Amino acid sequence: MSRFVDRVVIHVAAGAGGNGCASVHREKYKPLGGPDGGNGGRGGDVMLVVDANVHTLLDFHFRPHARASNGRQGEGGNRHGAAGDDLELRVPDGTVVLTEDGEVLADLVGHGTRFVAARGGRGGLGNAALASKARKAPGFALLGEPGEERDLVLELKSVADVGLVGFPSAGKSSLIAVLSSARPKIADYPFTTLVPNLGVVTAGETVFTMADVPGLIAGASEGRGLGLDFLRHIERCAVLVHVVDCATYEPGRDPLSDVDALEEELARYTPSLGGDLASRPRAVVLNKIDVPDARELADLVRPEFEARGLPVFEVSTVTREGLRELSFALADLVERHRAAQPPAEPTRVVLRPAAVDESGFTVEPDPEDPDGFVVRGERPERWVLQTNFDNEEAVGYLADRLARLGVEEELARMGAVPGCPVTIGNVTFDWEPSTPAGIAAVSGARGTDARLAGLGRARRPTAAERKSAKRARRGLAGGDAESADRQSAGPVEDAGWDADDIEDE
Ligand SMILES: Nc1nc2c(ncn2[C@@H]2O[C@H](COP(=O)(O)OP(=O)(O)OP(=O)(O)O)[C@@H](O)[C@H]2O)c(=O)[nH]1
Ligand SMILES: [Mg+2]
Repeated sequence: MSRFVDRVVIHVAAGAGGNGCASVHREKYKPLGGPDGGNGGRGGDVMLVVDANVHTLLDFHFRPHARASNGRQGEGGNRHGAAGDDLELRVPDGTVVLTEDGEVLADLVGHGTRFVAARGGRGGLGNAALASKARKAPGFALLGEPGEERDLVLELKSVADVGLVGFPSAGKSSLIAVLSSARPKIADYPFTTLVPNLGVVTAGETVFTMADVPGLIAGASEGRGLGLDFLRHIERCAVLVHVVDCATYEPGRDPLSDVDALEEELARYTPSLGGDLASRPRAVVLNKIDVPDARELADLVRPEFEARGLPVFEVSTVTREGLRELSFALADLVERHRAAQPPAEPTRVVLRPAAVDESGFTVEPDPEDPDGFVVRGERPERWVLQTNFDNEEAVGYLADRLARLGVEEELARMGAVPGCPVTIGNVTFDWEPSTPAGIAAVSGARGTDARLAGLGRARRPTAAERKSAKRARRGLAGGDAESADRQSAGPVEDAGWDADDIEDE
């Protein structure tokens, strides 16, 4: 079965960022130089780029998966890993990008227009970049982040001045063939055209484009025949032309009912890009008048169409009768439409607001675990992805970052108790508060010293825990949580913010 490929679902995967490197500079007489692990390179993006030489989405039908390359790892000697290569997918002019739920992400018009379909993961920082006064030689580096992966729907909507609509075998493709240098497939069986044909027509000074679409039948707006697949192409055409077969012997078919049936489908179709089809200028082409009966029928119905205010053209694509008059009249309609248009906007990329505030996070009870909590937020989730959980120092660094953002405090406020499972991204931890804020809130709430519960577990306290326990002993625990937080986020002790800010650039 042939397939009308103007709608495809593609799976795009950007490259992962390279891991940062943990390395210490070594040299004769200087056995322990500073940390010199370089950063990982960023993963390649997957981009969609409009190419005027591409006319269908057919290639994506055969190869729906696209993956950009990963960033390279950082190396010792402060060598940063190379970035992954971006992958450019060439798409036709007029490609609309949607989510699988039908939300329009971008409407790509104009040669060279680009859209980032999947963004590459950031490279992880090496230990050189993570060093600070407090953490002179970090024994860890950050992992590269995975690249973005998603399924996207691509739909092609022809960008043409004139759109030809009509029942199958009405002669739409024949008309494009005789008016332009396009050579579409023409045959006397229905649905010969599966992909819209685009032709360039010159009439006097005016040059305009004309697209035919696959034949339309009653019920198309509900998906019958090639249905919606073809109606989409009409959306962008400034002028609609009904091509009517005056030589058909099919029962129940005549020029007037053909046009009525198609008008009904057009009226039922709601354009997804706004605007409405009813307001587009229209013309009626009565085709095949080289057949004697057809000419008679055309003469008969012409006054009826004219009474509706529609310009009518009687033509034959075989004898070429009436074609010159038709092309000049269409040129005139197109010129008038162009004059009435505001200067064209080259493209419309729909920017969606970020789902969660980039700096924020939320803490909610875990729907799958009555004791657990789920932390959501762009930064906490990213930080978890950057953490090598086999490295205790790296885990301590993560704990510091989370505490500084206020995650611990919020967990305590929500009623989290030490040891309860906390999920961030795809990782679940046993929560052990490590900051004065977290500990104070928990001990305040339960009337016991939660630090004992936390430290009592068979695990060496992390540097952060020791530091905060010390601070708690100094009496900061009872103070207000914010000021404790501010202190821990001071410029001297903290490389985390700096590192993070570098990445966020
Ligand atoms: N006698 C006559 N036949 C024509 C004329 N125009 C087209 N035809 C014939 O009608 C048949 C269908 O023509 P197409 O141009 O393929 O029709 P279409 O509207 O593109 O059809 P679909 O792509 O299936 O929707 C072909 O056999 C053509 O040769 C005409 O002016 N006179
Ligand atoms: Mg055709």
